Amino acid sequence: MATEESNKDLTLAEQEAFKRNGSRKSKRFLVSQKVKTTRLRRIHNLFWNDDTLYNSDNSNTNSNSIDKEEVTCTGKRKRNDGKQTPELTDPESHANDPSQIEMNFGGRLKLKRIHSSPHIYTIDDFFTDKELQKIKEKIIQAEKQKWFQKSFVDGQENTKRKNDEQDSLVEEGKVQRTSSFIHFSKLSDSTIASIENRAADLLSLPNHSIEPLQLVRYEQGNYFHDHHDLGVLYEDGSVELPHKSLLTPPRRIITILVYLNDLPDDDENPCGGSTIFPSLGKGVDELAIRPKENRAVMWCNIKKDGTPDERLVHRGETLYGDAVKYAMNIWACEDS
Ligand SMILES: O=C(O)CCC(=O)C(=O)O
Ligand SMILES: [Fe+2]
Repeated sequence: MATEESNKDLTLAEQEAFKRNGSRKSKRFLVSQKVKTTRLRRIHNLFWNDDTLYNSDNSNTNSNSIDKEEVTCTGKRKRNDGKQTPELTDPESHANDPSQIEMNFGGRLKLKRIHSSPHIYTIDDFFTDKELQKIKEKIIQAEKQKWFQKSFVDGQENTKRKNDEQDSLVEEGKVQRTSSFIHFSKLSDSTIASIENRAADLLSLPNHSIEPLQLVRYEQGNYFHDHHDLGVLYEDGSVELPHKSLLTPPRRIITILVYLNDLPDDDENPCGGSTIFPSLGKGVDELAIRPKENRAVMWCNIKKDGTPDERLVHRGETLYGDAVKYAMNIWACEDS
């Protein structure tokens, strides 16, 4: 909707044109909708600075091209809880093999780049042993209390259907997602707070950028079809950037997906359950990440210009057999 506020810096002639066809409005609106990226310094450093998409001369993905703290954050920054944000230290150089770029964070976390352009990282041992233990206790409790909710999303978030109608859609594979989930309220206890803070620190963002943590659960036959964590994915492969408004959920810039259990990895008897990026490779070569307990996978959903990075479409592959897959979604969002 046009508002007095949004019109006030237009000339009279522009205001007339605006009233006639609104075209100026939609253009301005679209431009202002992009996620502002200039202040996301750590994210620049981790995901964009040496992505060949933005700099074709920079085909050498040697870790030397990753700038360090003078670009990402100058020394230790104060967080809003008074503690200091740990630094990202020098990447280790492994000649020209981009898959071998590693960085340390806060002395404990080791980021390993497993795909370049777009950059995707894995981080083993993302949770401390104590946190992992606490999360597992929460899972046991959630299972006992039947807290996991089915997440029936068929292109329109939270569309609820009658059970029999739903079942036939599931059979036809028309339901976007059949996994279930629960959320943990922000800062609800010390475990949740420390996980939120670790993710925020890693990205050099404030705690309030982290969405309430989401635990996902897949049982036999469950899947999450191709989707994008930021916006709606269209058939032509484009992704719509959602509008920024106080009435819509904050837009997800970064995904950190942490697997909470191992899944059997048997070629003879595959049980599925991998996270698959269909745009990153073709057919059997699609980039597939196998769940491993306490391994995080991290990627960025926006490009440097603040629009969705369509290369990061992904899916949770159908799970077969008796295994149950648990994972935690940690999403860092744009400031509202
Ligand atoms: O389960 C997976 O591997 C992917 C989950 C996912 O993409 C999501 O929850 O948004
Ligand atoms: Fe996702």
